[in-house]
Amino acid sequence: MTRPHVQSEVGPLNSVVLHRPGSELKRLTPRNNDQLLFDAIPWVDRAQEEHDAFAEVLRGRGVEVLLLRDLLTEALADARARAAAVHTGVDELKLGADVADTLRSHLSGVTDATLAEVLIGGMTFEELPEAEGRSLVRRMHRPHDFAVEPLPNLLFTRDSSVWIGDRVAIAALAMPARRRESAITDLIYAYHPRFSHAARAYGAHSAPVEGGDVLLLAPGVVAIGVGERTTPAGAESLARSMFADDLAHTVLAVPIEQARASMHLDTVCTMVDRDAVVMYPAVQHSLTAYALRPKDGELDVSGPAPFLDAAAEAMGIDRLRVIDTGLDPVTAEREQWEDGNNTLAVAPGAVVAYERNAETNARLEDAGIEVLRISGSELGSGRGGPRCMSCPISRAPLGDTRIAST
Ligand SMILES: NC(=[NH2+])NCCC[C@H](N)C(=O)O
Repeated sequence: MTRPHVQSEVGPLNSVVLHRPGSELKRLTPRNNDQLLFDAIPWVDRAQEEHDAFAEVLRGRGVEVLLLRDLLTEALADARARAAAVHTGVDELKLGADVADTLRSHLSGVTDATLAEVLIGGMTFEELPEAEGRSLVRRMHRPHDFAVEPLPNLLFTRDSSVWIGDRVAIAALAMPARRRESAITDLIYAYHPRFSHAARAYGAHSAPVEGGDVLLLAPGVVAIGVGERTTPAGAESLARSMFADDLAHTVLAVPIEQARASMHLDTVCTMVDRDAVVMYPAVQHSLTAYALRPKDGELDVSGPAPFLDAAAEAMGIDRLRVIDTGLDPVTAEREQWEDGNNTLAVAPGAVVAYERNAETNARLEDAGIEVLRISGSELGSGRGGPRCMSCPISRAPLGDTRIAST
């Protein structure tokens, strides 16, 4: 069992948190999928098969795969965690006092696994426990309305927390459909015995920051995308918190287009080697960055400068290489949409990628990057690739090429 510690995007991956999708995906319908941030209705059995295969590829590389549902269930063994879980699952403003009371006492009596299932998969009004008395709320809601919202985007474990050094930052998620996810990661890191000594970064700040926007370019250098999800205030407070804890010397705030296709920085750029990224060609020359550095207890802000220059300078290298995908704009746009640029490095120069992005993958291989292909036809319907679906909790330092086994 390795100690949580992550300093880079590409250091040999030791441990990662994934979420095997389950009943929460079965809640998606053509009426709610937009609000729940899915672009299609996934075939759940196939999505699970694809996810199992993803986990197997990682295990095959010696990576310890922790599943979020197991972590949550185990954390709930602590009575304080259960109390907090019931509290976060029951929205009294939505349910009214009577239904909320009934649900709270019901959830207090179920097993840890069932409680975890309700928190993840949600609960409809028709699934609520029977109760005495009359409730207007029960009568006026339709049977399939959600009393507890499901969390289909839990699949994207990248976004709700991020490890920086030996600290974990619980993200403040921007979209209403995802807000409750951070309550779940918070519970896990607070009460699961494995994380009992985990120190927090970013404390109680609540300006939105999502893990998909946070790229650990090199030890001490962190890029934060600012766009649809992470706000300027979120990037600034995370930067301050990292400087205060000595986790970074430079933070690059990178403006990204506020669009569905580029909801996080990792949808357009991920690291594939110590000094190399794969990047959506359309942004290669336009991406910029503000550089933030601590100065006499204050923030020094400079720029904007071209992202690649600012990154290379902060990383102390001559050049941050961009793998030349040389794709025509239409192919590039299609493969960006399907998360072609969203790779997960298992070691410097070895990444997991969706197989469907054939052109991007071929160019990566031409550049000497090893590509471990997984199928993502169903997993991708929530608009997220291998990086979005993984939260690394331990990577070996970059100087150390040994991959620790589990
Ligand atoms: N790190 C990422 N790119 N995550 C993708 C998240 C996708 C998810 N459906 C959302 O819209 O929030």
